[in-house]
Amino acid sequence: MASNKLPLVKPITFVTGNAKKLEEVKMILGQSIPFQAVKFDLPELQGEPEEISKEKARIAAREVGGPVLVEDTCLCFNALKGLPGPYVKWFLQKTGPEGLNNMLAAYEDKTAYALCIFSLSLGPDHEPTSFEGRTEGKIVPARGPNDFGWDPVFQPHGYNLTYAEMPKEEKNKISHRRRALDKLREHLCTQYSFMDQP
Ligand SMILES: O=c1[nH]c(=O)c2ncn([C@@H]3O[C@H](COP(=O)(O)OP(=O)(O)OP(=O)(O)O)[C@@H](O)[C@H]3O)c2[nH]1
Ligand SMILES: [Mg+2]
Repeated sequence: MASNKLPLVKPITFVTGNAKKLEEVKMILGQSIPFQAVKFDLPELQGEPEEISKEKARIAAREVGGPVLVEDTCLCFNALKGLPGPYVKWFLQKTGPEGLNNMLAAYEDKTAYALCIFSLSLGPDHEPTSFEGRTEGKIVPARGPNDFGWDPVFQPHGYNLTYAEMPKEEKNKISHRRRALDKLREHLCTQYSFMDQP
């Protein structure tokens, strides 16, 4: 019986400048989706998270000239109406994780959510599609190894451990990134068939 799935002839290129993201994406996707990675720090718009992610995908598709996947991650504090959100990278670089925790000192509400938006573009002439994953939690004084971003100050709801204290496999079961990638995988597997790729 003929399949209604669209053939994906070229491999998907995941474009990121962040080695830690790539490590998690590889662990979560395993062999389920064939992709290759390119290290490139894409320029980022200011604005709403989905638009930032989509614009990264448009730029990446023009650079690569084929199917691309990008991701933008936000850490959103409810007391600050969603800030620092997509700008967390710059806050983190200047203040470190402890500075993020201190930002909430004046507020009783320490709740926050981690948000990940992947955007897939099939090429320079295609509009990107986005897949969002969100994990609720709270901001706490830093605990655990300091090897990935704000992991030491984010404690997901229902856990006594920060992301940084959790074994990687545990984080990857409940993370914002995992939730977004589950939606992406479902989309790709129902819509496309992967042709033999080099
Ligand atoms: O503790 C963390 N746990 C995570 O799961 C996580 N995912 C991303 N980040 C950090 O949050 C900022 C997002 O900015 P961001 O999405 O623009 O990433 P980036 O610029 O590093 O890479 P990319 O844009 O080239 O893909 C950057 O500082 C990332 O290091 C995380 N920190
Ligand atoms: Mg970035």
